[in-house]
Amino acid sequence: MKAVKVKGLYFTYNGSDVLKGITLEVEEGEFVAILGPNGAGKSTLLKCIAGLLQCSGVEVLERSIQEYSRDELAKLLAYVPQRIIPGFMTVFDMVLLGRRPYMGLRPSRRDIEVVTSTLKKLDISHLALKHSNRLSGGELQKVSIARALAQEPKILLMDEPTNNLDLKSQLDVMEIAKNFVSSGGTSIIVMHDVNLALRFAERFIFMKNGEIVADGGKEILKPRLFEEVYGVKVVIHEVSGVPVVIPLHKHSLP
Ligand SMILES: Nc1ncnc2c1ncn2[C@@H]1O[C@H](COP(=O)(O)OP(=O)(O)OP(=O)(O)O)[C@@H](O)[C@H]1O
Repeated sequence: MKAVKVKGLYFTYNGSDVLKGITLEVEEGEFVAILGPNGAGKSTLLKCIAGLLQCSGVEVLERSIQEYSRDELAKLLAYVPQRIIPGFMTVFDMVLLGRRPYMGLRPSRRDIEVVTSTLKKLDISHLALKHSNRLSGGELQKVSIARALAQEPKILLMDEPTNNLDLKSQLDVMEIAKNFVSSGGTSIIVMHDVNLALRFAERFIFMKNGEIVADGGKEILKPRLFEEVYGVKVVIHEVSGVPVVIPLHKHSLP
Protein backbone atom coordinates (compact mmCIF):
# COMPACT_ATOMS: atom_id res chain seq x y z
CA MET A 1 0.00 0.00 0.00
CA LYS A 2 1.14 3.55 -0.62
CA ALA A 3 1.89 5.29 2.65
CA VAL A 4 1.99 8.72 1.04
CA LYS A 5 1.03 9.96 -2.39
CA VAL A 6 1.54 13.53 -3.52
CA LYS A 7 0.30 14.58 -6.94
CA GLY A 8 1.10 17.85 -8.65
CA LEU A 9 1.39 19.72 -5.37
CA TYR A 10 1.79 23.49 -5.51
CA PHE A 11 2.14 25.61 -2.41
CA THR A 12 2.40 29.37 -2.24
CA TYR A 13 3.50 31.65 0.59
CA ASN A 14 2.57 35.29 0.11
CA GLY A 15 2.22 34.91 -3.63
CA SER A 16 5.50 33.11 -4.23
CA ASP A 17 5.54 29.45 -5.25
CA VAL A 18 7.43 27.39 -2.69
CA LEU A 19 6.38 23.98 -4.02
CA LYS A 20 6.08 23.75 -7.79
CA GLY A 21 4.23 20.63 -8.82
CA ILE A 22 5.65 17.98 -6.48
CA THR A 23 4.73 14.41 -7.40
CA LEU A 24 5.86 11.63 -5.12
CA GLU A 25 4.87 8.18 -3.95
CA VAL A 26 6.21 6.48 -0.83
CA GLU A 27 5.41 2.82 -0.23
CA GLU A 28 4.75 1.46 3.25
CA GLY A 29 8.02 0.34 4.85
CA GLU A 30 10.25 2.85 3.05
CA PHE A 31 12.86 4.95 4.83
CA VAL A 32 13.15 8.18 2.87
CA ALA A 33 15.47 11.13 3.42
CA ILE A 34 14.55 14.49 1.89
CA LEU A 35 17.63 16.62 1.26
CA GLY A 36 18.46 19.90 -0.41
CA PRO A 37 19.66 23.44 0.23
CA ASN A 38 18.10 25.91 2.66
CA GLY A 39 14.81 27.26 1.40
CA ALA A 40 14.29 24.44 -1.12
CA GLY A 41 10.83 23.70 0.27
CA LYS A 42 11.60 20.53 2.25
CA SER A 43 9.85 21.57 5.48
CA THR A 44 6.89 22.93 3.53
CA LEU A 45 6.50 19.60 1.75
CA LEU A 46 6.68 17.72 5.05
CA LYS A 47 4.06 20.03 6.60
CA CYS A 48 1.76 19.43 3.62
CA ILE A 49 2.13 15.66 4.07
CA ALA A 50 1.48 16.07 7.81
CA GLY A 51 -1.74 17.96 7.08
CA LEU A 52 -0.45 21.09 8.81
CA LEU A 53 -0.78 23.24 5.71
CA GLN A 54 -3.90 23.35 3.59
CA CYS A 55 -2.93 21.58 0.37
CA SER A 56 -4.75 19.54 -2.21
CA GLY A 57 -3.22 16.48 -3.83
CA VAL A 58 -1.93 14.70 -0.71
CA GLU A 59 -3.03 11.16 0.13
CA VAL A 60 -2.14 9.23 3.27
CA LEU A 61 -2.63 5.47 3.12
CA GLU A 62 -4.59 5.92 -0.09
CA ARG A 63 -7.16 8.37 1.27
CA SER A 64 -7.13 12.09 0.70
CA ILE A 65 -5.73 13.77 3.81
CA GLN A 66 -8.81 16.00 4.03
CA GLU A 67 -11.03 12.94 4.57
CA TYR A 68 -9.44 12.17 7.94
CA SER A 69 -10.46 13.69 11.25
CA ARG A 70 -7.56 15.12 13.33
CA ASP A 71 -7.65 12.12 15.68
CA GLU A 72 -7.79 9.59 12.83
CA LEU A 73 -4.80 11.23 11.16
CA ALA A 74 -2.85 11.44 14.43
CA LYS A 75 -3.17 7.68 14.87
CA LEU A 76 -1.66 7.13 11.43
CA LEU A 77 0.90 9.85 11.11
CA ALA A 78 3.18 11.67 13.55
CA TYR A 79 5.21 14.77 12.84
CA VAL A 80 8.30 15.95 14.67
CA PRO A 81 8.85 19.65 13.97
CA GLN A 82 12.24 21.36 13.75
CA ARG A 83 11.62 22.98 17.13
CA ILE A 84 9.06 22.53 19.84
CA ILE A 85 8.22 25.10 22.45
CA PRO A 86 8.63 23.65 25.94
CA GLY A 87 5.61 24.13 28.15
CA PHE A 88 5.24 24.22 31.91
CA MET A 89 4.68 20.53 32.05
CA THR A 90 6.80 17.53 32.87
CA VAL A 91 8.44 15.42 30.21
CA PHE A 92 6.06 12.58 31.08
CA ASP A 93 3.04 14.80 30.47
CA MET A 94 4.47 16.14 27.23
CA VAL A 95 4.94 12.63 25.89
CA LEU A 96 1.49 11.70 27.18
CA LEU A 97 0.12 14.37 24.81
CA GLY A 98 1.04 11.94 22.03
CA ARG A 99 -1.66 9.63 23.43
CA ARG A 100 -4.33 12.34 23.12
CA PRO A 101 -6.01 10.79 20.03
CA TYR A 102 -6.54 7.55 21.99
CA MET A 103 -7.59 9.03 25.30
CA GLY A 104 -10.92 9.73 26.90
CA LEU A 105 -10.98 12.04 29.89
CA ARG A 106 -8.18 10.17 31.62
CA PRO A 107 -5.21 8.19 30.34
CA SER A 108 -5.73 4.45 30.38
CA ARG A 109 -3.25 1.96 31.79
CA ARG A 110 -2.10 1.29 28.23
CA ASP A 111 -1.48 5.02 27.61
CA ILE A 112 0.77 5.12 30.68
CA GLU A 113 2.55 1.94 29.58
CA VAL A 114 3.19 3.31 26.09
CA VAL A 115 4.61 6.56 27.49
CA THR A 116 6.80 4.70 29.98
CA SER A 117 8.19 2.32 27.35
CA THR A 118 8.75 5.15 24.86
CA LEU A 119 10.72 7.17 27.41
CA LYS A 120 12.79 4.05 28.03
CA LYS A 121 13.34 3.45 24.32
CA LEU A 122 14.73 6.98 23.94
CA ASP A 123 16.80 6.63 27.10
CA ILE A 124 15.10 9.60 28.77
CA SER A 125 13.24 7.85 31.61
CA HIS A 126 15.39 9.79 34.09
CA LEU A 127 13.87 13.03 32.73
CA ALA A 128 10.25 11.92 33.21
CA LEU A 129 9.47 14.29 36.07
CA LYS A 130 11.63 17.16 34.91
CA HIS A 131 9.92 20.29 33.61
CA SER A 132 10.31 20.56 29.88
CA ASN A 133 11.38 24.21 30.04
CA ARG A 134 14.47 23.05 31.96
CA LEU A 135 15.79 20.70 29.31
CA SER A 136 18.77 21.09 27.02
CA GLY A 137 18.04 21.49 23.29
CA GLY A 138 18.99 17.87 22.65
CA GLU A 139 16.89 16.52 25.51
CA LEU A 140 13.91 18.53 24.28
CA GLN A 141 14.37 17.12 20.80
CA LYS A 142 14.23 13.58 22.19
CA VAL A 143 11.04 14.45 24.08
CA SER A 144 9.51 15.66 20.83
CA ILE A 145 10.44 12.39 19.13
CA ALA A 146 9.10 10.41 22.10
CA ARG A 147 5.77 12.26 21.86
CA ALA A 148 5.53 11.34 18.17
CA LEU A 149 6.35 7.68 18.82
CA ALA A 150 3.81 7.55 21.66
CA GLN A 151 1.17 8.25 19.00
CA GLU A 152 2.01 4.75 17.67
CA PRO A 153 1.77 6.04 14.11
CA LYS A 154 2.25 4.10 10.90
CA ILE A 155 4.11 7.00 9.30
CA LEU A 156 6.79 9.04 11.06
CA LEU A 157 7.67 12.44 9.61
CA MET A 158 10.64 14.24 11.14
CA ASP A 159 12.05 17.63 10.25
CA GLU A 160 15.80 17.75 10.93
CA PRO A 161 15.49 15.51 14.01
CA THR A 162 19.24 15.25 14.59
CA ASN A 163 19.79 19.00 14.97
CA ASN A 164 21.01 19.83 18.47
CA LEU A 165 21.98 16.26 19.16
CA ASP A 166 25.42 14.99 20.11
CA LEU A 167 27.09 12.31 18.02
CA LYS A 168 25.70 9.36 19.95
CA SER A 169 22.19 10.83 20.15
CA GLN A 170 22.22 11.46 16.39
CA LEU A 171 22.94 7.79 15.80
CA ASP A 172 20.36 6.80 18.43
CA VAL A 173 17.64 8.85 16.72
CA MET A 174 18.44 7.44 13.28
CA GLU A 175 18.52 3.95 14.78
CA ILE A 176 15.08 4.55 16.31
CA ALA A 177 13.76 5.67 12.91
CA LYS A 178 15.31 2.59 11.31
CA ASN A 179 13.77 0.27 13.90
CA PHE A 180 10.44 1.99 13.35
CA VAL A 181 10.76 1.11 9.66
CA SER A 182 11.95 -2.47 10.40
CA SER A 183 8.83 -3.01 12.47
CA GLY A 184 6.61 -2.09 9.53
CA GLY A 185 6.45 1.72 9.73
CA THR A 186 7.30 4.30 7.09
CA SER A 187 9.71 7.11 7.83
CA ILE A 188 10.24 10.35 5.93
CA ILE A 189 12.96 12.57 7.33
CA VAL A 190 14.11 16.00 6.22
CA MET A 191 17.78 16.35 6.93
CA HIS A 192 20.93 18.24 6.02
CA ASP A 193 23.51 15.68 7.08
CA VAL A 194 23.96 13.73 3.87
CA ASN A 195 26.30 11.22 5.47
CA LEU A 196 23.95 10.40 8.30
CA ALA A 197 21.12 10.03 5.77
CA LEU A 198 23.31 7.76 3.68
CA ARG A 199 24.00 5.42 6.57
CA PHE A 200 20.39 4.89 7.46
CA ALA A 201 17.94 5.82 4.73
CA GLU A 202 17.27 3.73 1.63
CA ARG A 203 15.84 6.38 -0.63
CA PHE A 204 16.98 9.93 -1.19
CA ILE A 205 14.88 12.76 -2.54
CA PHE A 206 16.75 15.93 -3.43
CA MET A 207 14.81 19.18 -3.68
CA LYS A 208 15.84 22.50 -5.11
CA ASN A 209 13.74 25.62 -5.67
CA GLY A 210 10.49 23.87 -4.82
CA GLU A 211 11.03 20.91 -7.13
CA ILE A 212 12.30 17.37 -6.85
CA VAL A 213 15.52 17.18 -8.84
CA ALA A 214 16.56 13.61 -7.99
CA ASP A 215 14.91 10.62 -6.36
CA GLY A 216 16.41 7.17 -5.89
CA GLY A 217 18.67 4.85 -3.93
CA LYS A 218 22.40 5.17 -3.19
CA GLU A 219 23.18 4.81 -6.89
CA ILE A 220 22.04 8.40 -7.56
CA LEU A 221 24.61 9.87 -5.15
CA LYS A 222 27.20 11.07 -7.63
CA PRO A 223 29.41 14.18 -7.32
CA ARG A 224 27.56 15.75 -10.26
CA LEU A 225 24.30 15.63 -8.29
CA PHE A 226 25.83 17.56 -5.35
CA GLU A 227 27.22 20.14 -7.79
CA GLU A 228 23.80 20.54 -9.36
CA VAL A 229 21.86 20.68 -6.09
CA TYR A 230 24.21 22.54 -3.75
CA GLY A 231 26.69 24.15 -6.17
CA VAL A 232 29.46 22.37 -4.27
CA LYS A 233 32.22 20.06 -5.48
CA VAL A 234 32.44 16.85 -3.48
CA VAL A 235 34.31 13.58 -3.55
CA ILE A 236 32.66 10.36 -2.46
CA HIS A 237 34.81 7.78 -0.70
CA GLU A 238 33.84 4.48 0.73
CA VAL A 239 34.66 3.96 4.41
CA SER A 240 33.92 0.56 5.95
CA GLY A 241 31.56 -0.18 3.07
CA VAL A 242 29.61 3.07 3.49
CA PRO A 243 29.94 5.91 0.95
CA VAL A 244 30.97 9.18 2.59
CA VAL A 245 30.41 12.52 0.87
CA ILE A 246 33.24 15.00 1.45
CA PRO A 247 32.81 18.61 0.29
CA LEU A 248 36.08 19.90 -1.15
CA HIS A 249 37.93 22.76 0.49
CA LYS A 250 37.90 24.87 -2.67
CA HIS A 251 34.30 23.89 -3.10
CA SER A 252 32.65 26.77 -4.94
CA LEU A 253 31.89 26.16 -8.55
CA PRO A 254 32.87 28.86 -11.04
N1 LIG B 1 5.48 30.80 7.16
C1 LIG B 1 6.10 31.24 6.06
N2 LIG B 1 5.74 32.41 5.49
C2 LIG B 1 6.31 32.86 4.37
N3 LIG B 1 7.32 32.20 3.73
C3 LIG B 1 7.74 31.04 4.25
C4 LIG B 1 7.16 30.50 5.44
N4 LIG B 1 7.76 29.32 5.73
C5 LIG B 1 8.69 29.14 4.75
N5 LIG B 1 8.67 30.16 3.88
C6 LIG B 1 9.51 30.29 2.69
O1 LIG B 1 9.32 29.15 1.88
C7 LIG B 1 10.54 28.73 1.31
C8 LIG B 1 10.77 27.26 1.62
O2 LIG B 1 10.90 27.14 3.03
P1 LIG B 1 11.11 25.73 3.73
O3 LIG B 1 11.18 25.98 5.20
O4 LIG B 1 10.10 24.79 3.22
O5 LIG B 1 12.54 25.32 3.15
P2 LIG B 1 13.55 24.19 3.63
O6 LIG B 1 14.03 23.50 2.41
O7 LIG B 1 12.93 23.35 4.67
O8 LIG B 1 14.70 25.09 4.27
P3 LIG B 1 15.73 24.83 5.50
O9 LIG B 1 16.65 23.74 5.04
O10 LIG B 1 16.43 26.14 5.61
O11 LIG B 1 14.94 24.48 6.71
C9 LIG B 1 11.62 29.64 1.85
O12 LIG B 1 11.91 30.61 0.87
C10 LIG B 1 10.98 30.29 3.05
O13 LIG B 1 11.46 31.60 3.23
